[in-house]
Amino acid sequence: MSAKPTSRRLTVTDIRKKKGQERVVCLTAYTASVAWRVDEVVDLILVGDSLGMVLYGLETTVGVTVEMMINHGAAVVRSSRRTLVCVDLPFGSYQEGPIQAFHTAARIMKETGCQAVKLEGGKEMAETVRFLTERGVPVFGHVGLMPQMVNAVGGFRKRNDGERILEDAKAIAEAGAFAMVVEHTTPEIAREVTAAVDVPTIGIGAGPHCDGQILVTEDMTGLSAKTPPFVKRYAEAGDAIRDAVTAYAEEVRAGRFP
Ligand SMILES: Nc1nc(=O)c2c([nH]1)NC[C@@H]1CN(c3ccc(C(=O)N[C@@H](CCC(=O)O)C(=O)O)cc3)CN21
Ligand SMILES: CC(C)C(=O)C(=O)O
Ligand SMILES: [Mg+2]
Repeated sequence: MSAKPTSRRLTVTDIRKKKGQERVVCLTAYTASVAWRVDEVVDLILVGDSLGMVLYGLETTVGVTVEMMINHGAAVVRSSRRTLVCVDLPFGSYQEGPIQAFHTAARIMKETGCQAVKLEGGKEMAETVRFLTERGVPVFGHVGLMPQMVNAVGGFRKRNDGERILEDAKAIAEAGAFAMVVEHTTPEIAREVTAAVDVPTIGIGAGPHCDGQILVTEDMTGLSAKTPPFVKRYAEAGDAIRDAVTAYAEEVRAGRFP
């Protein structure tokens, strides 16, 4: 007799059901070392394409590849056990249309073991969101500031066009997204979006009215070289590393270590 398999991870249904009940706590992780600590605490881990900027020193997320997302996604899935793991589809891997998006998403799910993918876009991406969700790919949406559009919109500025963001959010919720990121908008826009859709809104730089929040873990722990203006720092891990390596260097140079 074999033991009953127990599902330890949260599912997309668990996340969706938190709307109106409790806030959804999300953070990014790109590596095994960060994932195994974050996994103890949060509901959802995002393997964000921000890894291109945070880990690889790129200026934007446009240069991130599917191979990068698979390598980091697989490490995070291996190093977590209770969290839902979602991997960002990188720029150029889904914008051609539903078929390209399904191909990329299926490859990422097979090669990482992640349970969902995230893609940026509103009305123009609704058909793709529907195509994926109807075929077994849970989709985390992303509206407001969409960093993969940086070259078209000329920067990472806050979005104030509430009518458009509201239409975008409704379109991807209607198309089947299980939740959506709302990035860098006014608190009022985020509140309207949160009231208008029946899936959790996960804010980043979008005020307090969303159903949940997400930040880049390296930003909120003080490890990132550059951070967006809306980040709150909960630790100064970069300073701790600098102090440690300075102490080590002094001891080695003085012959006190080892
Ligand atoms: N480390 C990190 N954290 C993030 O939250 C993050 C990334 N990287 N990379 C992908 C996107 C890009 N994000 C960003 C990046 C910069 C600003 C920022 O500095 N905004 C300024 C204006 C910048 C401009 O005009 O271009 C602002 O005042 O809004 C905002 C969001 C959020 N995401
Ligand atoms: C900041 C979050 C929402 C993201 O998309 C990322 O980390 O790439
Ligand atoms: Mg992203």
